[in-house]
Amino acid sequence: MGPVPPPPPPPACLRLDAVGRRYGLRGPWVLRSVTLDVPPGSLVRVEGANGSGKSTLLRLIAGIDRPTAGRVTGRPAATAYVPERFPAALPFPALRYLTHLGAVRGLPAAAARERAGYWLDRFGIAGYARTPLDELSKGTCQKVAVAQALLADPQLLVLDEAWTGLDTAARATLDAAVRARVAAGATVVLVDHDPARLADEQALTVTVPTTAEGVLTSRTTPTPAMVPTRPAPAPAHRASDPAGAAPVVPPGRTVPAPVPARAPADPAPARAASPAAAAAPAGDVPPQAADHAAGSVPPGAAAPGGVPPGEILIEATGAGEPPEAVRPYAVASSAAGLRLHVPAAGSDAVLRALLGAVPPWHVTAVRPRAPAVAAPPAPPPYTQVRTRRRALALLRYQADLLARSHRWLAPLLGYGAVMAVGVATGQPLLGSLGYAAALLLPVTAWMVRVCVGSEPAAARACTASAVGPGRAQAGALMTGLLAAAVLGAAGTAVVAAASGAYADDMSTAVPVGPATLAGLLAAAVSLLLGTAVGALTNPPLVPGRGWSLLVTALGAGAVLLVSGSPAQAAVTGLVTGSRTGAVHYPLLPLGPAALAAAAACWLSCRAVARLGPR
Ligand SMILES: Nc1ncnc2c1ncn2[C@@H]1O[C@H](COP(=O)(O)OP(=O)(O)OP(=O)(O)O)[C@@H](O)[C@H]1O
Repeated sequence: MGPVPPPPPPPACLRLDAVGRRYGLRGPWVLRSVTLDVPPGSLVRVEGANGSGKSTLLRLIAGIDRPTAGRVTGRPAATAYVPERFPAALPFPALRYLTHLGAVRGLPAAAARERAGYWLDRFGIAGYARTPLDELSKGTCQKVAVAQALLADPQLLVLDEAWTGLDTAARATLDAAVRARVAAGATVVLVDHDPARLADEQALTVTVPTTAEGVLTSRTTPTPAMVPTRPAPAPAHRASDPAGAAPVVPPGRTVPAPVPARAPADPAPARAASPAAAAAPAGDVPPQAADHAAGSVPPGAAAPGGVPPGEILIEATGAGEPPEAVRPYAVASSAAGLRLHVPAAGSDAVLRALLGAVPPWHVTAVRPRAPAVAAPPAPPPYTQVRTRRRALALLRYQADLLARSHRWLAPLLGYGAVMAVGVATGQPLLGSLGYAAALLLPVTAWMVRVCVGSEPAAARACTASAVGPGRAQAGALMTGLLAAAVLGAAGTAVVAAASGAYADDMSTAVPVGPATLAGLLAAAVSLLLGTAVGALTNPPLVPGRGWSLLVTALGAGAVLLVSGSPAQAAVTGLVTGSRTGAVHYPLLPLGPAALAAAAACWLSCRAVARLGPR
């Protein structure tokens, strides 16, 4: 027998250590000295007033933004984020977007398509798979946003008001997905303004203070005393046995007769009604109870997904111990009250027991339990692809985004128009190649500018949660470079084909092959420096679209004209060679140009995590 392999290390605890965040270099602190430990498998509910910094905290946890102070450690690699509002401006059909995001998250292509279809189906929008996102309703778009986060079984799922705009069935599907992720040991962090959302799940509730100077507090909810007290619903014989409840009914009190009932419905109206019920005098039955008693909830009504048919949720408050007959149904109890899950057939007996107790219990809510959503069979497991394939998937996504947005058209037309003005058929080859290479520099900066701005901010947040904000930015920069490279190669080929193979004197022969190679090398120098200019003169390093346009134009001009710049050296080499017919390969300028591009891209990628993509 070989040696027993060591057990895998336990998953790390997500830890925020003295984390602070402010926007801009001198902006006010939104969060300060936030310290928080979140063990794996936690459900974390983030609360706080509007503007207190909940979304800011969620973005830090999801790794979309980096803290200004302190650090976040222990974040799992498989992190997913759902923004509050998802942009319809993405130029994809729903299925295509999800397939891209699945691949970016490390799913093999077939699994990405399969899981995209699975989640579209679970959210009831399979019929919209091929509909462009900008033709979808707001709620349907939000379902796509939620689906992208669930594609690859995230170990950390961050939901910023993700339920907003979802219909009842989709809310239940998301509830079920959250429960499933937590049960699987993943951490789910959520902001939701509905206090009843997953209220029966034990959660770490974190309250963000109104001012950054306040102290972030956390507590476990429901309170430990309200943590589930029974693993499964009570046996049916207890529920249907009125004898167990009969002795506690006081003489003279009328108890509603057992009656047939209606199928579980949307819990929301019942929830809305429960405060009124809570205000009813002790011992009174709230409207839902009366409704129930009046026979609107059918016993044995089919409830999908494993919830016992017709299970009823009853909440009550009262002094002293709960009546013996109701205890088997208690899922939570505390000084504040009692929560019971009771099979419909036995709920009237339980109500009798509560109302007949001495002193009587005050029934504050009676409602059908939220219908669990019947999940279709889970898609088959998959094996994560290698990092290199994920990088390629990111590039494919960005390239598709650029292609479908048609924003490449302006740089292409600009390049074509200026080439048409400066390059004519039969002109000396080397001079024309120099002109084409020089023109490529501002065009590359323009293309990079287009690419860093083509993914809407909320969609970028989803991408950044998958690969990190720096890599998401690197993907956009690289796509700009590659798109400009295609333009440059095409432009060089056209110039080589259309120009005359001679020097400026129109008689000294110039070898076409070496001259074209020299033209391609000069174009590469321009390409790299154009990328550097585009990375440095656009958001996040130069915020504001108007300013950045001006700075991009000035930057590109300066890099071309400043003496000693690698671009100038490469172009000058071609132009002076054209006078004598000698071909000079601009190898020397390639090194500094590559260094400048790498440094500028590194700066841009680092800045995007601190300053955001815009
Ligand atoms: N990108 C940004 N640039 C500058 N300031 C920002 C940015 N994002 C958020 N803020 C500021 O940070 C503060 C907290 O905003 P945040 O969105 O985190 O609050 P919130 O608690 O989620 O609010 P709400 O409940 O309304 O969604 C606000 O004052 C907001 O103006």
